[in-house]
Amino acid sequence: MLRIAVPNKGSLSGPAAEMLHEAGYQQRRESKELRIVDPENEVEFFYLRPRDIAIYVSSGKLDIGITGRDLLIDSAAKAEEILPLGFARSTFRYATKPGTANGVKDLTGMTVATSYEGIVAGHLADHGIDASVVHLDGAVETAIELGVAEVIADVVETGTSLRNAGLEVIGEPIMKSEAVVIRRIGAEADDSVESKVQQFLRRLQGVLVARTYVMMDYDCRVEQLEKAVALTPGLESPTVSPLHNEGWVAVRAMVPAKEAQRIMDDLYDIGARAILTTAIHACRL
Ligand SMILES: Nc1ncnc2c1ncn2[C@@H]1O[C@H](COP(=O)(O)OP(=O)(O)OP(=O)(O)O)[C@@H](O)[C@H]1O
Ligand SMILES: O=P(O)(O)OC[C@H]1O[C@H](OP(=O)(O)OP(=O)(O)O)[C@H](O)[C@@H]1O
Ligand SMILES: [Mg+2]
Repeated sequence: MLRIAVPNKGSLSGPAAEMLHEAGYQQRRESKELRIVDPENEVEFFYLRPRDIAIYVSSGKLDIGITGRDLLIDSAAKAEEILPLGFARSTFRYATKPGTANGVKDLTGMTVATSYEGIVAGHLADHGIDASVVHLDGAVETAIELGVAEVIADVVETGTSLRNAGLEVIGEPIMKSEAVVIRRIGAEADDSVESKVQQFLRRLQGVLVARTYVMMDYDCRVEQLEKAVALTPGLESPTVSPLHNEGWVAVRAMVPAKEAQRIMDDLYDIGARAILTTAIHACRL
């Protein structure tokens, strides 16, 4: 039975459960359930605080987990990222009232409020800056107004929270984060666990591909085939089938969903017709 840590609350928990569901795993029915067994897939899910997940995984009690890259780094736990998941994307940044500082070099002697002390202390040390760090559990944007700190370091997605507090980002982002699958560093390769981990990763990769690609079908004249295939090279190579009408072929290839409309226009311009896209629901590459 593969033992997997899943976020129980916060920004990571909904999208993580949705992705696991799309990958064919049973998920809990109500938010108070602490663990569930999915016997068909031989997996047990433990619903834990996102911040604690790297600690459980690094201890070896759980095989893998889903958490944020920022939380993994902040924890300094002996666990490593093995698959980025593309949701809960954010940057981690310093912010101040306008006119306080322009970058990390100006922070000497100041107090920085954050929920991510590990990341901030490491970043200040890397830049040789002697500043104090005060830990707050959340809503750190208010710390400056209330005089607890001159600077904050926090997760920024849209920037709305900063704007609402009258703050602006300073300097370069400290890091970029997103949800990731993590595993203990140096986990010894027990064959049965290893093959289950690989199967789990293939399933999630299948969801990522199904979310980012669409299947495109079209007909084109044989003379235009090379140009058309250059527009839709597919992942391996497109499928080309003869049509009953001589001189025409049908082409099928996966294309990035974001580029689908532009590719359809370009195909139309070189004479392709009956151009269709269909959603991919599941996939193994
Ligand atoms: N607004 C956001 N957009 C994207 N990711 C976010 C956002 N806020 C937090 N995260 C990510 O969520 C993870 C933190 O999860 P955690 O549950 O501790 O905080 P939270 O999502 O802010 O929830 P809570 O409501 O408990 O504060 C981190 O990986 C962080 O980067
Ligand atoms: O740039 P934005 O789109 O505004 O998102 C960033 C905000 O979202 C999170 O806060 P959350 O609402 O989870 O509250 P918290 O500070 O108590 O964690 C994070 O800590 C920032 O405050
Ligand atoms: Mg939060």
